[in-house]
Amino acid sequence: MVGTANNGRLRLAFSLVNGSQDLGPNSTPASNAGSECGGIEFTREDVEALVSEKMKYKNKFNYKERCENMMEYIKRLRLCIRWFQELEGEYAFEQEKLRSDLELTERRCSEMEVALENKEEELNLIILELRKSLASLQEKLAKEESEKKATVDSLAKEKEARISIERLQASLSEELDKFQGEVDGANQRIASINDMYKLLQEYNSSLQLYNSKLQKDLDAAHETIKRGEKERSTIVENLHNLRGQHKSLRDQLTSSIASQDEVMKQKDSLLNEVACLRMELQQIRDDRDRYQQQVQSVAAEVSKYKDLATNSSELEEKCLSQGNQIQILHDQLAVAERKLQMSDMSALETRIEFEGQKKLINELQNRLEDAEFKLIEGEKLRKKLHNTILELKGNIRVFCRVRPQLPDDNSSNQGKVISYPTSMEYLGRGIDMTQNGQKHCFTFDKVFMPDASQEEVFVEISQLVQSALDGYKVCIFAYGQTGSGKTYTMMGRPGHLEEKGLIPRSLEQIFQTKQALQPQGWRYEMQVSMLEIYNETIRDLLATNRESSRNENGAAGKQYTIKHDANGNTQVSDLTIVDVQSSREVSFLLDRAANSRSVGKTQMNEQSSRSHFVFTMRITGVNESTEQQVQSVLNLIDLAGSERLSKSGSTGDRLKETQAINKSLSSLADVIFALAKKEDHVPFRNSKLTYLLQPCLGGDSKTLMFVNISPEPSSVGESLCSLRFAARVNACEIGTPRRQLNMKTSDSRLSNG
Ligand SMILES: Nc1ncnc2c1ncn2[C@@H]1O[C@H](COP(=O)(O)OP(=O)(O)OP(=O)(O)O)[C@@H](O)[C@H]1O
Repeated sequence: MVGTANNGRLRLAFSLVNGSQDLGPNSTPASNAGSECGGIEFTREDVEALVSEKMKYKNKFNYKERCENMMEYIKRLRLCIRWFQELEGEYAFEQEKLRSDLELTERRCSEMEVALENKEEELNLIILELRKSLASLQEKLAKEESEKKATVDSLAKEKEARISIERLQASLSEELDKFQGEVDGANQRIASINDMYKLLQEYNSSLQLYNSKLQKDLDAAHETIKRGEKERSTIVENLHNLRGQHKSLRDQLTSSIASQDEVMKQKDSLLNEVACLRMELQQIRDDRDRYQQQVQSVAAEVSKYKDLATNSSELEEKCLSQGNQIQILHDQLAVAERKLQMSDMSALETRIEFEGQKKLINELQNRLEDAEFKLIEGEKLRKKLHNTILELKGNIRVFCRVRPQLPDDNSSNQGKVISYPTSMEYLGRGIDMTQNGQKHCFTFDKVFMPDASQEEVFVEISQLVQSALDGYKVCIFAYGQTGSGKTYTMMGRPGHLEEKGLIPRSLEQIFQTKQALQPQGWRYEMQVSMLEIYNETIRDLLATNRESSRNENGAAGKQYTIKHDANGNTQVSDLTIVDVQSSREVSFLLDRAANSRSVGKTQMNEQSSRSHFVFTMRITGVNESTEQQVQSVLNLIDLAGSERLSKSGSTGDRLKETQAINKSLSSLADVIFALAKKEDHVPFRNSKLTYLLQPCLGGDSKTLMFVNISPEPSSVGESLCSLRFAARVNACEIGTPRRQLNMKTSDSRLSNG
C-alpha cells in the first residue's frame, strides 16, 4: 500500500527513476526493464493520476462493465505497487550498498585518519627535526656570518695594516732618499770645500806672485841700499845705524820665531780639533749607516708582511672552513699590530734621533768649516811667517837628523850620548850631545829624532821643493860622517817604497804640482842631470858611454868644466841632460845613476858613498795666459861622508878618496864661513863642489842643509864636529832668496844654478 508517510520517498523515487516522465501506459521505464512490471516505469504524476482516477460509466448500473473497469484499474494498481516494491527493493539494495560503501569509506577514512595522524606525527617529528636543524643551521649561519664578518674585519685590518706599513715603508724610503740627498749634499759641500781649497791655492799662488813682485821691489830697494851703503861705508854713524837695524831685525826674528811657534801650536791644536771633529763625523756616519741598516730590516719586515698579505687571500678561503686559522691570523695580526706599533715608535724615535743627528752634523760641519778656514788661515800665516823668517834669516837653513841604532852598531856600554831638550823653547829644535861628561847644546831649525819617518822629514821640506816651481833656486844637501844616514835621507832604502827618500818624494811632488798648475795656464819643462864628484873629478852618471868618462881612479876620463854665466846660471860642459816628463822617468834615471856611483866599503859603512852626488833639475815654466816665465833649479846633493882619516881605516886608493872628500868638505866650510863673515874673497874655486854650488851658496837661492848624526857613542867625536859645523852654518846670513820671474823670452839649457 502506498501510504502518506512514504510519499516524499516515492516522489523522490519517481523523479529519480522516471525523470518526470508521464506515468502512462506508453511510457518506457528506464530502470525496470526486464522486471515484473514489464519495463513500465511510473512517474509521480502517473501514480497521482492513477490514484485519483475516477471511473466513468456509461451506464451506472452496468456492473459488469464496472467490474471490468475496476479489474483493469486494480491491475494497473497492482502493477504500480509491484513497481513500487521493486523500486523499494532496489532502493534498499542501493541503500545497503551505499551503507557498506559508507562503512568502507568510513573505515578507509579512519584508516586514513590514523595514517594521517601517523603521518602528521612523522611530519611533526620531521618538522621538529627540520626546525632543530634549521635552528642549528641558522646558528651555524649566524656563527659563520659572524666568523665571516670577523675574518672580513681582520682582513680589512690587515689591509689597513698593510697600507700603513706600505705608507711607513714609503715614508722610510723617502727618509732614505732624504738621507741620500743629504749625503749627496754633504759630498757636494765637500766638493765645494775642495773647490774652495783649490781657489785658495790659486789665491795662494797669486799671493806668491804678488809676494815675488814685492820681493823684486825689495830686491831693488836692497840694491839701492847696498849702493848707499858703499857710498857711505866710511860714515861711522851710519854703520851704527845699520848695527842698530841689524839688532832690531834680530829682535824681530826672535819675535817671529816665537809667533811662528805660537802659530805652530795653534795649528797643532786646530789639527787636533779637526781630527776630533773628523772622528765625531765618522761616528755620526757610522750611526747613520746603522740607522740605514735598521731601515733596511724594517723594509725586509714590510716585505714579509706583504707576503703575508698575498697569502691572506688564500687564508680568506681557508678561514671559511677553518676557524683555527682565523685565530692564528688574529694572533699574527695582533703581533703584526704590536710590531707595527713598535716599528712606528722606533721610526718616530729614529726620526727624532735623525733630526738630532742632522742638527749635530750641521753643527759639526759648520765647526769643521770654521776649523778648516782657521786651518787655511793658519797655514797662510805660517807660510807668510816662514817666508818672513827666511828673509830675516838669510837663505840657508839647517835641519839635523839622528839615525836610529842599527843592528850592526857597536852597542857599547857608554850609555846615551844624545838627548833632546823638552822645554817648549827648544822642543823639536834642540839636540844635546854629551862627551866625556860635558854636555854640548845645539839648536837648529828642526831636529828629527831617530823615529822620524821619511814622510815626516819630507813634509818639512815640501814647501822648499814647492818654491822650485815658483821660480826659486833650491839647494838641499846632506852632510855628515859616513854611515850617518845621508844617502838614506836623500835616496831612501832601495826596494822599500815607504822608505823612499827626499829626492824621489820631491820629484813626485814637483810632477804632481806641475799637473795641478796646468789649469792656471802654467806649462813646465824639466831637464835633469846627475853627476858625482869623485877625487875632485866630475863624472857624468847619465852618460851612455861610461868608459869614456871613467877610469880606475877617475883621473884620465872625460874632462868636464864648470862655467857660470852673467845671470848666475851654471853649466857643466858635455854633461848629459835629459828631458823628463814624469817622476817614473826620473826614478829610472836615478836607478841608473845609483848603479854608476862610486861606492866602497869603509870601517864605518858597508856601502859608503865615496863621492858627492849632485842631482840637478832645471825647471822652466811659462804661463800662457799671463806670459810669465819662471826659471829655477833644484839641486839635491848627497855629500860624501866626512870622517877622520884615522876612523875611516883607509889606505891606498881609499885614503886618496878620503883625503879628496875631506878637502872638498873643508872647502865647503871655508866658503860658508867666508860668506858669513862677508869677506871680499870667497874661495869658491878651492874645490869642484863649492865652485859647482857657488850660485846656491853665495847668491839668492834657498838652501837647506841636513846634518846627519849617528847615535853611536863611538861616533860622538865625529858627531860633535858635524854639529859644530852645522851650528856655524845655521848662524850664517849669506843672502836673500830671490825668485827668477821674467816675461817670456827664448829657451835656455840646463845649468846648475
Ligand atoms: N833614519 C834611518 N832609519 C833607518 N835606517 C837608517 C836611517 N838612516 C840610515 N839608516 C841606515 O844606516 C845605514 C847607513 O846609512 P847611509 O848609507 O845612508 O849612510 P851615509 O851617511 O850615506 O853613509 P856614506 O857617507 O858612507 O855613504 C844604511 O844601512 C841605512 O839604511
